[in-house]
Amino acid sequence: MRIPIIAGNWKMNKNKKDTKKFIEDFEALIGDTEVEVVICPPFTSLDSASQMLKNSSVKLGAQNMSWEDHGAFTGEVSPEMLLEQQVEFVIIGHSERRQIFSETDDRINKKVLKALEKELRPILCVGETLEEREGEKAFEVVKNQLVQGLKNISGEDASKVVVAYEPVWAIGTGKTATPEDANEMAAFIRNTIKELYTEEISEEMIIQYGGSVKPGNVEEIMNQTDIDGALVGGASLEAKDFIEIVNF
Ligand SMILES: O=C(CO)COP(=O)(O)O
Repeated sequence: MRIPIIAGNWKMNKNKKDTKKFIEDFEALIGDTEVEVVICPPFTSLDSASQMLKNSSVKLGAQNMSWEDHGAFTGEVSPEMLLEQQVEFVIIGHSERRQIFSETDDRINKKVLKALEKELRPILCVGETLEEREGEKAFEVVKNQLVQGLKNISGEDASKVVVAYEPVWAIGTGKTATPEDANEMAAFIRNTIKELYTEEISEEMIIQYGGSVKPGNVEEIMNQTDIDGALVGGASLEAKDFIEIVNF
C-alpha cells in the first residue's frame, strides 16, 4: 500500500520568524494523519525548523542541493549540510530551477544520484509547459525527463524516489490540470517506471501532483487512482490552508 506524501514547497518565502510562527500554528492543528507530511523551507530556515520539529511527525525537505560533497562551489549547499539539519527529502529539478536557473536533465540526474547515495529521498519534479501540452508533446517530454533523471539509478534506489508531476502551466496560476488529466499523466509515469524497472517498483512508487493544489480541490485530486500525494506551493504557506490539504 502506498502511503501518500503531502509536501509544502515554500519556495523563497518565510524568514526564521515566519517559519517559527508557521510551525507553532501547524503543530497546534495537526493530529493523527494518515499521510506523510513534509515541509520544505528555504535553506536559511532549516535549522530553526529542524529544532522545532524534533518530536514531530512532520518531516523536513530542502528545495535543492548540490551534487558535490564539498569544495569550491560558491553558493551551493551540500547533501551533508542538509543531513545535519535532519532533512529527509530534497526537491530536485523543480520547473523553476529548470527554467529560471537553466538546470539540465544531466545535472538533475547527478543530484538524484547524489541524494540517493546520501540516503536523502529525492522528489523528482517533471512536467510539460503549456506550449508542449498544446503541441501534444506532454507525454514525450515527461517520459524524457524521467528517463534522463533516473539514468544509472538501480531499482532498489528508484523505489525511494518520489516523482512529482507538475505541469508548468498550472504552477502559481490558479489553473489546475483536471483531476482526470493529472491522473492520466500519473498513470503514464507509473507505466514508464514499469518499463524502466519492474511492475513491483512501479506499484510502490509515490507519484505526487503539483500545481495550484488548494483546500478546495485536493480531495478530488487525491481520489485519483495513480496520485499518491501533492506538492503544494502557495497554499502551503498558511498553516490553516495546509492543514486542510493534509486532512483532505
Ligand atoms: O510549484 C509548486 C510546488 O512545487 C506548485 O505551486 P502552486 O501550488 O503555488 O501552484
